[in-house]
Parts: sequence; structure tokens; C-alpha cells
Amino acid sequence: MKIAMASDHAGFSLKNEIKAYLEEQGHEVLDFGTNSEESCDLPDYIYPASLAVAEGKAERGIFVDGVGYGSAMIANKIHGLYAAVCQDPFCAQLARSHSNTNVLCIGGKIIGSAIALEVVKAWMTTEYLSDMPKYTLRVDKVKEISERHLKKISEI
Ligand SMILES: O=C(CO)[C@H](O)[C@H](O)COP(=O)(O)O
Repeated sequence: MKIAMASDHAGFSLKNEIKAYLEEQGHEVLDFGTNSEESCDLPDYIYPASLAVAEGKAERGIFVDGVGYGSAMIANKIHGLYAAVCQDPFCAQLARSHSNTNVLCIGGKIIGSAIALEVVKAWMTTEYLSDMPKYTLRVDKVKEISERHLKKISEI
């Protein structure tokens, strides 16, 4: 799978560890930076990576900052992106099986690399339960909100 990755300074080190793990698993990573621990502004990196997912250049995104929510705030403002902050594998599993998210956000100040890799593994390997109407109905309702409030990438 093609994965867009991005981070700020606080997620830089964990981004690199996750990137190495994904590449080991045979995935292709498009790395949108940042490229050091020098202080930077999260939107400068998460927005271009989010656009890559929205435009279909990557199938999914994995974004890392200090605590995760900043990346999710940015990603969830883009049409077609559904981002969840997951700091444990159970949450990551449900973010796929119940919610069909296509963006995973992790906080490098919250979890260490061992748990983070478990989170990534759970999120990457869990299928959406597309044959369970209670989940598809909810996901469709979220999509409908997005259709009503977010501009499509082709309209920008
Ligand atoms: O977690 C974050 C957003 O969700 C950021 O990484 C955090 O706010 C960065 O803070 P600082 O510049 O003080 O390192």
C-alpha cells in the first residue's frame, strides 16, 4: 500500500521508526517531512500529506505529532479524509473495523515506539466491517456530513 506520512518536530523520530517498519512490511511511504527535530508548524507538513491522500496519490495517511490531535484536526478538514487519534492497538483496530478511517494520527509524546508499531500494525491489518449495517450506516452518516460541509478537492 502507498502511505503518506508527515510529522512535526515532536513526531519526527517516531515517524522515522514507523516509516522503517512500513517499508519492511513492503509498503511504499511518501514522506512529506518534517526532516529534523527543529521546531516547525504542524500544518506545513500535515496539509500536503493530507492532500496526497485526498488526491489518491496515497491510499492512507499516518501522521505523527506530540499528542496526535493536531494532525487529526487538520486531516479531518479535508474532504475524503477520516482521521482517528489512536494511542493503543484496540482503538486502532476499531478505527478501521467500525469507522473505516483512512488516516491514523499518533502522539510521539504519548506512546513509545514499541506500542506505536503495535498501533500501526493493528490499523494496517484490520478490515472495515463493511457487511455490518450498524457500522456502515454510521460511516455513511459521517460521509453525508462531509458532503454537506466540505468542498471536494476538485472544486478547490
Ligand atoms: O502535539 C502537537 C499537536 O497535536 C504538537 O506536536 C505540539 O503542540 C508541539 O508543541 P511544541 O512546539 O511545544 O513542541
